[in-house]
Amino acid sequence: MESAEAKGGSGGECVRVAVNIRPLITTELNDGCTDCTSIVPGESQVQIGSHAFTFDCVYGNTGSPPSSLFRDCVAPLCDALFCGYNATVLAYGQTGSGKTYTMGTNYMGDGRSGGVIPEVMETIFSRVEEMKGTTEFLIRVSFIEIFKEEVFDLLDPAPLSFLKGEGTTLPKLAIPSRTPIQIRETLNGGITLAGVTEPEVRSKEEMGTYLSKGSLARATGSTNMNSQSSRSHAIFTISMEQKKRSHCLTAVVINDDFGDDILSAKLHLVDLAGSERAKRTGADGMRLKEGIHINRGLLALGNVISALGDDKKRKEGGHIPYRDSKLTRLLQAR
Ligand SMILES: Nc1ncnc2c1ncn2[C@@H]1O[C@H](COP(=O)(O)OP(=O)(O)OP(=O)(O)O)[C@@H](O)[C@H]1O
Repeated sequence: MESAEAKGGSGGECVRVAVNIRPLITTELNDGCTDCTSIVPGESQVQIGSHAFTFDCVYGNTGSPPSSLFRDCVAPLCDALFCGYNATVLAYGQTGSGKTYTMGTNYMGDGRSGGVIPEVMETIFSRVEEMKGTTEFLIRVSFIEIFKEEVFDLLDPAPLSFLKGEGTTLPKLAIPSRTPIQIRETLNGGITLAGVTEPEVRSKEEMGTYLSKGSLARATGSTNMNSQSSRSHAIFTISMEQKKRSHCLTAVVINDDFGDDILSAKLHLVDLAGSERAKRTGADGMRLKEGIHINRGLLALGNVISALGDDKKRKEGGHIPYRDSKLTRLLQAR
């Protein structure tokens, strides 16, 4: 679920994949469901029936404890951010598999919410606190969602409208009543989002306020497989600029890789909408159309990752199909 353009991961890999197996939830236990996965002892391998799948790390269901997921997979990317590397953490999986729970995208700011993003906030601000005597920081956040191939600003102060969902048991669907924002290309080939809200934040509490505000605004709906299914891809981006304080520039700083320049980097934390089969989610009408958009975006992401993972193609400067979806365009070079 984790990728880094950085040398943040152990061993300097560009892409690392971890699986987090959630326990059965009450409704599944009540329906008599049982675990269908097992971990191959001593291996990062998950066995489902006669098939074995190998990952970089496996958490939950007798793999490593889920509490070590952040330390192993995400903390190195926070370190990389301070060294000026961009990184992305993607939560991918079937609908209801626990992406939002794992990422902590349903953050309510009540101190009880766990997950990757709250831990990232904690880690970044404790490091900023340690370094603030020598370094000036400018930290900004943005929170957007891609819903039916349109990009919406979850921090836009405009109110939401709530529509009745078609053919669902819990008829709630929050639709941003705002106009979608446009993806623009900059002169140097970068990608920006025109007019996206990107407030400066000075503390983890302030960042948490934006996370919970955006979480509430996200499009969710009910399906047979998840009563609170996220119907969009959500991208929470932390942008950091660092500059050495002038009184520190005269001192000899070991490992100082940015002198008096500004060092900028971004960490994207992405909670993807779940991959789904219409037959199993019971989706029809509006929900089915959402599912089609979701699966199309995930297919484009899969194609980009496999093109990037193809050494031959990369070396020969082969085509990477970033333009096939908004998700891949946004993650391309932001
Ligand atoms: N590690 C876990 N421990 C306990 N409960 C979990 C865990 N992970 C997920 N759950 C529960 O499982 C249910 C589905 O989780 P969640 O909404 O995070 O799935 P999702 O993959 O984001 O689904 P979707 O793609 O439909 O949005 C929720 O009720 C959540 O509280």
